[in-house]
Amino acid sequence: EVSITKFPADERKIIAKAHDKYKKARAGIINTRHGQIHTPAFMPVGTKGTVKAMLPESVQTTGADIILGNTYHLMLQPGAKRVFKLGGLHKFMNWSKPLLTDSGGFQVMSLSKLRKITEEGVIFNSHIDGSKFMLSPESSTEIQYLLGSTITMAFDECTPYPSTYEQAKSSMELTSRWAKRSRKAFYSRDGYGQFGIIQGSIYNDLRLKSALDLIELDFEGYAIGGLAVGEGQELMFKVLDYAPDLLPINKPRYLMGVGKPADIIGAVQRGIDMFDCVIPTRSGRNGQAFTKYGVVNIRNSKYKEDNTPLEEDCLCPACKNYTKAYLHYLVKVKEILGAMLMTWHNLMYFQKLMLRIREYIAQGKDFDFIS
Ligand SMILES: CNc1nc2cc3c(=O)[nH]c(N)nc3c(CCO)c2[nH]1
Ligand SMILES: [Zn+2]
Repeated sequence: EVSITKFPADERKIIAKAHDKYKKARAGIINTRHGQIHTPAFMPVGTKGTVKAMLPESVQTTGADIILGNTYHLMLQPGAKRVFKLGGLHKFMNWSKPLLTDSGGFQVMSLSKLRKITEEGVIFNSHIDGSKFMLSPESSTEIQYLLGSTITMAFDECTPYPSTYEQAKSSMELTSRWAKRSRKAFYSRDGYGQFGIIQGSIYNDLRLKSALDLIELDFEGYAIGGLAVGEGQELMFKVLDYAPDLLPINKPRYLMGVGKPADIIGAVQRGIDMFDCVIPTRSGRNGQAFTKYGVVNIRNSKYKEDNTPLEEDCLCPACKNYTKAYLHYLVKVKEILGAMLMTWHNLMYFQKLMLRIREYIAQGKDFDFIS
């Protein structure tokens, strides 16, 4: 078990079973101030303090132990100080289990039009009203403290793909300097943790240097950043064939922004413990349902009189009480209930996938099933 405490995590009793193809899959438990996280874990994305179209208690029934929030969005609205004054993000959004907040750099680069990267941090104009902001290792870490995050992410620069070796090197070195400042700014408390994020793009020597720089800072966990940024699954797996092994075996490893079920399975087989991805929620709202038969595009006219559920043995409300014909209709006419039911089913599907993976690892069974 990995306990996120202010002391280095105690020896992780990894229920890792030798798996013929990969000896790296592991299942475990992360203990935090807000409860346990069973790994391998999938974190639903709750960018603006809500998992879109879901009540927090509904997210909990899908089996999620932890959800992801975003520094960037919450600092712009409603503002970190206001959330702090109102009792913190857990209270504000009525989610009492662990919360991981991303540090904001990635969202600045993907959302704000005008921005400038300096040694100090990133200066940007809010994508909402154009007002000027600065995010730095110190301000990002303070914002995450004000939000009350269980797991705080170091402030990094997500190296774009493709990048030349030189570009990736200077970007990774900036991330290392920012990681040091993030670690110094972190208010260490029992049951809370801060994760460093390694960069280095697809260059193994840069990934190694990034890992060494961050291991020195003794974070409670480590994320592999700079992936799922357009490099494709093959190149991502090529990096994952070695990058997780550069990180401490007894600490959680989090692959940011991943992914489809097949990506998750391949990454777990390479030693990854934690995931976050908008796919189940965003694609659910867009009419895509993940099922054991493959992805169902519910808007397809072949479902307009299909009186069967998405999955006959799924326990989610969409499958228990409704048919594909009804979901087809709701999504076509853009009824809010359509987004809710599709999201609920997909989140349940992803959590069931993680549960099966954890069980297979614990029994030392081959889980190379493609969901
Ligand atoms: C969807 N793909 C993706 N790749 C990511 C890569 C990064 C990264 O390198 N750093 C940080 N801080 N966040 C990242 C995030 C946002 C969280 O999902 C990513 N998301
Ligand atoms: Zn279902």
